[in-house]
Amino acid sequence: MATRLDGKVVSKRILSELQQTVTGLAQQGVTPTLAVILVGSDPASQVYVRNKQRRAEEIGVRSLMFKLPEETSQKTLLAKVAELNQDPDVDGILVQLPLPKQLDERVVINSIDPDKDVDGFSPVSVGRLWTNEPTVVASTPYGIMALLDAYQIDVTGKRVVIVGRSNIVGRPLAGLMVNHDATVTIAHSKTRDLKALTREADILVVAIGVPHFIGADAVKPGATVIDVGISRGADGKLHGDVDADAVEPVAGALTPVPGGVGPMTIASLMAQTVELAKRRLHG
Ligand SMILES: Nc1nc(=O)c2c([nH]1)NC[C@@H]1CN(c3ccc(C(=O)N[C@@H](CCC(=O)O)C(=O)O)cc3)C=[N+]21
Repeated sequence: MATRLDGKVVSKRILSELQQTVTGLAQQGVTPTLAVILVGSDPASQVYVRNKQRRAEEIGVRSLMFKLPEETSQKTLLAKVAELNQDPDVDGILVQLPLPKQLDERVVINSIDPDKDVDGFSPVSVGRLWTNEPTVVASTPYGIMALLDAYQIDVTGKRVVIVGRSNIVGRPLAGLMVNHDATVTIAHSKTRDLKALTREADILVVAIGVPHFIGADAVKPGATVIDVGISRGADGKLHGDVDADAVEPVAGALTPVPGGVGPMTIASLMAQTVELAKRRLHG
């Protein structure tokens, strides 16, 4: 049976360490501050935003929430970002994705000051990631690396297959994995003979948003399987991209959904908000 990679437990540990750091910062007059802009009402985003505010409050990070209506114009959104860019009390800015279709995601992300880009989505941050310079990285990939680290799963020299090439998970995770000396393949909807490929993975990461896409026959015995998917089924329950019941007897380790990558994402966002806040003291 696969070891359960418990993101809930590990994220709690990380958050309580962060709480200490935040207390220290507060004594020096700095309250780490995260500004979140949520446009419209994407259901996944709402779960995320709710959990994020709860965690921020627990550890003493100030979270400013800006809910804008579905029909918000590009101009209004850019003005909001510009205002937060200028605000010296704001350390990190996060624009919740996806955005409604009248808004150009690329233009909006590019308008965030790269020094406040807590998601690591700006071209500057992405460039730094791929040249292996210190930078903020997208919180889901960062959280995945932290979870593997907590279970002492070393990626050095391992074959890592990432299914999904999104800007928020697949691509940045590939960069991080390469920086940690893994051998990485990114697979996607056009990949031929996907199953043969995923069966070669020592570490298989699935981030496509298709419930139960990965079955036991797509997994090498003993492999570590990271399930980034999170879809709400007709039954109201959350489902991952991995058929956990089928894969559990085959895999060496597996992240549950919920309670795996999700909580790690939030802890990582907090960690990076705190890192950005530290710059106020140390430049
Ligand atoms: N700019 C931006 N950055 C993101 O990182 C980002 C985003 N936009 N848009 C939406 C997706 C989705 N996402 C989640 C993170 C954590 C949970 C989470 O906390 N999940 C928990 C709880 C789920 C529950 O109980 O409902 C779990 O998996 O255990 C969910 C979803 C981040 N995203």
